Amino acid sequence: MNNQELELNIGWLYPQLMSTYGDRGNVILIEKRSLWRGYKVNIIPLDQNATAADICRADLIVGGGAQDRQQGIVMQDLQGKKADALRSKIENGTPGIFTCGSPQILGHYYEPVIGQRIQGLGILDLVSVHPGKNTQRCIGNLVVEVTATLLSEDFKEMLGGATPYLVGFENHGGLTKLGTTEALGKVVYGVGNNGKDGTEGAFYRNSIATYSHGPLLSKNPFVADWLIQTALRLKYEQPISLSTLNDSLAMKGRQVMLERLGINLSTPVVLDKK
Ligand SMILES: NC(=O)CC[C@H](N)C(=O)O
Repeated sequence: MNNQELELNIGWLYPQLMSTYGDRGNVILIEKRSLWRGYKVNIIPLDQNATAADICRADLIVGGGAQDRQQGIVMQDLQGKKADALRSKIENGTPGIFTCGSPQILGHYYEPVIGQRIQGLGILDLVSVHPGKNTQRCIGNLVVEVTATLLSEDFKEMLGGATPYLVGFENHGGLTKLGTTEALGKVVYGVGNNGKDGTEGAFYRNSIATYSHGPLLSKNPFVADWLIQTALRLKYEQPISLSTLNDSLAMKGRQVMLERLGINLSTPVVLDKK
């Protein structure tokens, strides 16, 4: 198949309600990197007007950060057939990138700073709790070494054998505790899931969950390519490989951030979250 025949449907969870932290950039990154290679791209808003059938059409799912109140509104809508459709997509390996508020709603529950516990979808075995209004939000740069088995192998290969670090920016009040779901990685700089156990994010089937905004994919374009490639391989059942793009600017951006943070990558700096 030539590239012009390939089509990628990006399902974007609640673009209006879950775009507080600039994660729409992840959608733009995936769209552009696909278009530059000649693929056709459709962006499907998976909002309150969407049906379960719309969710089923998605080859790749993006979910951004949100505020507590919006997460409650989303969860009122994401019920029944829509919840089932999203669950089966994720379980069947549709790749996804879910940031901050999105993983909180994919877990068992999120306890916001004010108001009642928001019941999640329970797809990821994790719980998130806001420790109260007198606690400091976790805001700052976040550097993570990817340790999730399959991902770290794939990323290493994409990075020519280098250790796979993700460079991003966190901004959350809630803290997350993982159950059986594998962590995305270990914190090299920042708070991550909870500032205690050194874990950050989660990886389940082909879904990446993270506290990292940025948007994440701008400083880590290989993650965007992994998502696109995984989506196309699954859809077309062919060993599709993506052509290389010039990412020198993004890679320079990563380097600048690491230097600015004075990160010696052999010494993790987990910021303790009390
Ligand atoms: N950045 C976010 O998505 C924030 C999520 C959540 N409302 C929290 O503060 O923990």
